[in-house]
Amino acid sequence: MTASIIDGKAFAAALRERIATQVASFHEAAGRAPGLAVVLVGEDPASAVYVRSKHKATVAAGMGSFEHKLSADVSQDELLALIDTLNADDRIDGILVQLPLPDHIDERAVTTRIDPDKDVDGFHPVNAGRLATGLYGFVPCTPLGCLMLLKDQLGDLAGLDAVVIGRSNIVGKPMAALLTKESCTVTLAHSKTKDLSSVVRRADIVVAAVGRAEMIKGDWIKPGATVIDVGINREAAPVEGSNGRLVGDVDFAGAMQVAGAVTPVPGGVGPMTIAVLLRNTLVSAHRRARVPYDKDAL
Ligand SMILES: Nc1nc2c(c(=O)[nH]1)N[C@@H](CN(C=O)c1ccc(C(=O)N[C@@H](CCC(=O)O)C(=O)O)cc1)CN2
Ligand SMILES: [Mg+2]
Repeated sequence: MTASIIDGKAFAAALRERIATQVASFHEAAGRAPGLAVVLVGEDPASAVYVRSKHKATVAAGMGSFEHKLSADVSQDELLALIDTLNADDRIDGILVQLPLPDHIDERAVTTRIDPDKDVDGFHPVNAGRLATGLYGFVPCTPLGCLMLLKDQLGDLAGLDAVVIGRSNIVGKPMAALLTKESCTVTLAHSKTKDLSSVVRRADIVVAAVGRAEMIKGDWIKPGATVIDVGINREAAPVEGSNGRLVGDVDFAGAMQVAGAVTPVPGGVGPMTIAVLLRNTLVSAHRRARVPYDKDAL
């Protein structure tokens, strides 16, 4: 048996096109474009690439992009002051601070400073609480992207057995909350979980978000299961100066022998993160300007 490959890159491109159409309608109705502010602290090369991709995607969708690049030694107070300014700026519907931050900055202090109603990353505890209690709020982009791929693949998820491996605030916990909301039977597994292979083996849906290259083996997977691989791990470069191969948290070749469908790395979950960020920003703009929107298109 060979699994089908879930093409997250194509799905994300189609979502970005629908968003661009709706951005144009919003612009006409509200007399302004939705605005996204992205703050980058320091020179982490991967973060710089992601921020550049966000800028390009934002502009391509017809939205305003407000980039703020701060040096690695900026003080926490200066960063918080910038967030205060962005919170008060009416042109801006979404604010995100690219993670990770340098060690001298407290990530929690930064994410809690963002106005929850502009928190398009969905990292503010108010939005985490809204998700946990079934209220309307922003959902973190990566898990929401995973859910979109799952629904596209499987339709109704009710009653399915799902395991999420990894309990981060950014992916694992919100993913478990989203799947619970879809009436899945959810197990949130982590580094202390006993007999992880048996836990994975009974799942119809496997979401791997542990950050350990190829940790989830093909023979752990239930035949026909849908496997969503959130991991982006770069292997050591074969030659100095070159780039190592990107691999997920799942042994892709092994999973392809057993699963029903698998997301690849790259080209699976990753591209969904930025498409969903645009979606959240557009939704925020509609809510802030009190312009109704077509939920089904997003
Ligand atoms: N404030 C935030 N910080 C970070 C987030 C986030 O959602 N908000 N997520 C990640 C980084 N990230 C976006 O910020 C991101 C990661 C990966 C991709 C992506 O498209 N990956 C490609 C492969 C890219 C490569 O070659 O390295 C893929 O998987 O196909 C997009 C966005 C951490 N920080
Ligand atoms: Mg830190």
